[in-house]
Amino acid sequence: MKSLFIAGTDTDVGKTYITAGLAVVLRKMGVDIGVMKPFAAGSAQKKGYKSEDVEILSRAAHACDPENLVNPQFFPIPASPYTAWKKLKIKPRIPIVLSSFKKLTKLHEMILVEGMGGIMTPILKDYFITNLIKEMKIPTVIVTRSKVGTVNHTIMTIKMCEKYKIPVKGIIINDFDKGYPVKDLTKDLQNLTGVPVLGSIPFIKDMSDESLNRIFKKNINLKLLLK
Ligand SMILES: Nc1ncnc2c1ncn2[C@@H]1O[C@H](COP(=O)(O)OP(=O)(O)OP(=O)(O)O)[C@@H](O)[C@H]1O
Ligand SMILES: C[C@H](N)[C@H](N)CCCCCC(=O)O
Ligand SMILES: [Mg+2]
Repeated sequence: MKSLFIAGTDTDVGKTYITAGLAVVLRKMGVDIGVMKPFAAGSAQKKGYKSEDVEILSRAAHACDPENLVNPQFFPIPASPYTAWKKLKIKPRIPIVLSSFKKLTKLHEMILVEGMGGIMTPILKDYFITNLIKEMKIPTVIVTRSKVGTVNHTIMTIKMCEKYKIPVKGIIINDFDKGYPVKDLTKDLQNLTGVPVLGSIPFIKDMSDESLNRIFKKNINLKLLLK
């Protein structure tokens, strides 16, 4: 089964929450799921994985792959890899990220890769999340919020995917902080981008397997996602 890159229109739009939900529902369907967060940043957790995203994703996938494969590089400041590099003199290591991804694809049927920030988050001067997706040769799903302002962000994101010739499977609306009515936003985004909306996810009160499985099974067009 083809791996998927879960990208977003921005940081904090819910890529981790959506990737976790997809990991649970696909695992419950019998897919051997692995997860990856190629680059992570922020304040490191004191116990377990440095990145909280990696902890959430690994728990959702029931995967226990080594941290150096799942998250090859962690920057201890909340910034893009490029900015962290300039500030901390820690150069982003793309070859290791790509080789780690390759190893993970040999360990699992499907890898869900979570991006970092929006798709134009810079890794090196002329290398962005878009370039990473292209080198991984996998399709992407775009997570967007429903808050006013999302139409602009989503169109810009899709247009950049077109410019980089990145296949987009679909858009998932993360309706956790209420904005446009989802029905209207779904119609508008599909008409304006030509990309299918795979569904929308409400505010998730409970991140248990049972809750995520129920919510994602009900709200996401899994057939279209896996087509
Ligand atoms: N569907 C949801 N239900 C409830 N809370 C949510 C939902 N989606 C996102 N959140 C809230 O928004 C915060 C940011 O979401 P998340 O960490 O998934 O964003 P992200 O896009 O992965 O960010 P980053 O770019 O840092 O990886 C979460 O910590 C949570 O508090
Ligand atoms: C620290 C934060 N939560 C993300 N992990 C990193 C977001 C990078 C954003 C780059 C930018 O400013 O666009
Ligand atoms: Mg995240």
